[in-house]
Amino acid sequence: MTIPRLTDAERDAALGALSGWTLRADGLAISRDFRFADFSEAFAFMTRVALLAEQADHHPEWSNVYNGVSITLTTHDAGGLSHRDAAMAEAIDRLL
Ligand SMILES: C[C@H](O)[C@H](O)[C@H]1CNC2=NC(N)=NC(=O)C2=N1
Repeated sequence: MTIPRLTDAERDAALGALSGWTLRADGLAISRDFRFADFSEAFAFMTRVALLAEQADHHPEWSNVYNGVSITLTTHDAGGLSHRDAAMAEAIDRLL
C-alpha cells in the first residue's frame, strides 16, 4: 500500500504539535525517549503501545533498557514520515 509522505510543511506542523519528539537527522523518522520508575512500568507502557500499534496497524521501531523505552516512528510503506507517525505519536503521548 502506498501512503503519501508528509511535505516539509506538514512535517514541521506535526512536530510543532508534539512535545518531546525529535526529527531524525535524515528527516525520515521521529523519536522520543521515555523513562519510567522501573522495568515493570516501562514494560506496561510497551504493552499498551503494542496494543495501539496492532489496532492502528502501525508499528514502532523501539528498544528497552530497564526503565527506559526509546521509540522511533517512520512509515516503511511511505519511505519516511506520514500522517500515521504523527497520529501514533499523539496516541502514545495520550497514554502517559
Ligand atoms: C501490510 C501492513 O498494513 C503494513 O506492512 C503496515 C504494518 N505496520 C507498519 N508500521 C510502520 N511503522 N510502517 C509501515 O509502513 C507499516 N505498514
